Amino acid sequence: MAATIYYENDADLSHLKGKTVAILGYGSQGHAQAQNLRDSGCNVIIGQRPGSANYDLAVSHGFEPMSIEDATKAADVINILLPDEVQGDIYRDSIEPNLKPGNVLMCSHGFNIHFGQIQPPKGIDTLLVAPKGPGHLVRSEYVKGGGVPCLIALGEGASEATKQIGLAYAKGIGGTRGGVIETSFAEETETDLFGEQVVLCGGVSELVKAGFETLVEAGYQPEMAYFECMHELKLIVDLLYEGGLSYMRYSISNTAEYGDYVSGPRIITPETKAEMKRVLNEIQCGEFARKWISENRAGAPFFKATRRREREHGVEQVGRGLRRMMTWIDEKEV
Ligand SMILES: NC(=O)C1=CN([C@@H]2O[C@H](COP(=O)(O)OP(=O)(O)OC[C@H]3O[C@@H](n4cnc5c(N)ncnc54)[C@H](OP(=O)(O)O)[C@@H]3O)[C@@H](O)[C@H]2O)C=CC1
Ligand SMILES: CC(=O)[C@](C)(O)C(=O)O
Ligand SMILES: [Mg+2]
Ligand SMILES: [Mg+2]
Repeated sequence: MAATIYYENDADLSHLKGKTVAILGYGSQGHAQAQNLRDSGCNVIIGQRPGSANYDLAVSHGFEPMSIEDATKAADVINILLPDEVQGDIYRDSIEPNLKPGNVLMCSHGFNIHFGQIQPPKGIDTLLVAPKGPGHLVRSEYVKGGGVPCLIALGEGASEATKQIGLAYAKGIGGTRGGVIETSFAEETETDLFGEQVVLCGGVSELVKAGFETLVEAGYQPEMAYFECMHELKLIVDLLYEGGLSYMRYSISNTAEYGDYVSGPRIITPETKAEMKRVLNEIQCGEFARKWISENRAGAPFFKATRRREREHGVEQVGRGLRRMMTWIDEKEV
């Protein structure tokens, strides 16, 4: 069955007129969604703890950040844009006690509601509006007049009015410019976790690292390996973004296209796809969620150690120097 997709004319910003939207967490998604909503004429307040760069950023963008508690109290629509791993505790401590009947509780990833870390009380509708892209692109595409496509889902028992608020919200952040697919909390959560682990982040990172290591271990210059396996990837992905596999293959040489066909299936093999299915199963049965929640309860030792180790990978070390020479790239050293 074809997806139900909403566009600009299917959404009406007036459903947010007179309502206060609280963005809890001025991070990657929060800073983007808050500014886009405000530019779309919505009344936006920010819940952001003080003493951090994100707090200062919100102030520099003309917001007056307040506590999570106060923002929740003052709002009609509350979007929890905190890291997934802390949402459950903060919801129980600071958000739930300050919700009022008729509030709409939102999120941009269904993880905590789908896996039961957040269980809203009766009288509170839940709503998911999930951008299918990084927060910084949600802002930059909006400013350019474009928009990052979104997903929309209603929690159990949520009303048609809440759906209209969700479509207005999606329009306010630029989502209806690219299309807003109607889905469920389960489908958004499971496909987002799968996509980021197997393709977008986990899969791509391991592919780049393995390609880089293979060339360097064979004696090629690391700088060449960086250009070939990391830098040029954006150029190829841009072609995919504009015209799919066909346009990318149209644009590259016939030699590269032939190599694509004969060597690609040797890298991503039937065993790779079998492993993808095992990863999906671990997401669906909640095993991944349980591991992520317990990792954080233990202070995230594996996560922090891996982040440190990965930052020192050869592709990162050589890349920093090469990107510094490309002054047109607004380099992000984190
Ligand atoms: N990143 C992305 O592109 C996407 C994210 N999402 C979803 O959006 C939601 C937000 O993710 P994202 O924007 O990446 O989050 P970020 O990590 O970028 O930002 C989190 C914000 O929460 C604040 N915060 C972190 N820990 C605490 C805490 N213990 N108490 C109070 N405030 C805290 C941070 O403030 P401080 O600066 O003080 O640490 C920061 O402002 C998640 O559900 C995520 O899955 C969905 C689609 C894409
Ligand atoms: C950017 C995005 O869509 C991700 C990868 O799902 C995320 O940041 O969680
Ligand atoms: Mg995602
Ligand atoms: Mg995600």
